Amino acid sequence: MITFKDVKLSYGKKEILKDLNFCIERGKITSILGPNGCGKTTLLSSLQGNVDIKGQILINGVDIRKYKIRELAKIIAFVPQIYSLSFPYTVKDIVVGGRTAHINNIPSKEDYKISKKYIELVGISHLEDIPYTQISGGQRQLVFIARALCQETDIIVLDEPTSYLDIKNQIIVMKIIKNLQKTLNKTCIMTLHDPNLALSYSDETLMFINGSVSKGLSKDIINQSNIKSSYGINSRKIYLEENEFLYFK
Ligand SMILES: Nc1ncnc2c1ncn2[C@@H]1O[C@H](COP(=O)(O)OP(=O)(O)OP(=O)(O)O)[C@@H](O)[C@H]1O
Repeated sequence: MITFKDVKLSYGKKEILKDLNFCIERGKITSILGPNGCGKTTLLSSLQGNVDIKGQILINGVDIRKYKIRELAKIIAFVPQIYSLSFPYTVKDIVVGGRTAHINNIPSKEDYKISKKYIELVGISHLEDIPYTQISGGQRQLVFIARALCQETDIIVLDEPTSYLDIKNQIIVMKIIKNLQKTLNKTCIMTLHDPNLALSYSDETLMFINGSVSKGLSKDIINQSNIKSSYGINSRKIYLEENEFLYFK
């Protein structure tokens, strides 16, 4: 469904990633892991066309550069890392903005009904009339997840969806993502900082290791040796109630 063929990504003359060759399959949850500054966000940005691309990124067999923005917005929705807004739009107005690709004019009653459904799904109904400028970083993250869901795309890309969330909301968001895959067959791609979340909730993992990329089943890729090579830290796999976890030393 998403294929990277000999892709090189740069910001102007500054080359960030090269020799990217992999496929992300439909209906799978894929995590992207790697140390700060290795290029995870850059990789996701390439799916928005925000980076200079050499080689080919194919979405459903079509080169990403051939899509019009509106067409792409019906296929891929993005949840950014953090999003500041200076105007005090209410939460429900931000979320309904996810309908933009589907409408020609102002949002209809039906669009607000759809946004309400996703506001409920991520558990922020109590915030819907509150200005976005008056909610916390974690709550903002949930707002942008609801907004992306409102776009009703097959693919959802999330840049560190748990970074501002407390432990309860981290689990809620991971379960929402799992549920989207199970019930709606969505393809989810997310950057994460916690290998244990990737191990527990994603089918596949793409890990940056010394400038190159390894991809495979999460349980195979997230291991002692790759963690050492990628992050330079020691770890051990432990098993609890038939689940695998990493213990960091
Ligand atoms: N707009 C930009 N222009 C030039 N260089 C950039 C730009 N954005 C990021 N970079 C550089 O690209 C490299 C990769 O950054 P990127 O944000 O993709 O890493 P990351 O793995 O997502 O990091 P983190 O885990 O800290 O969020 C870094 O060296 C960064 O300085």
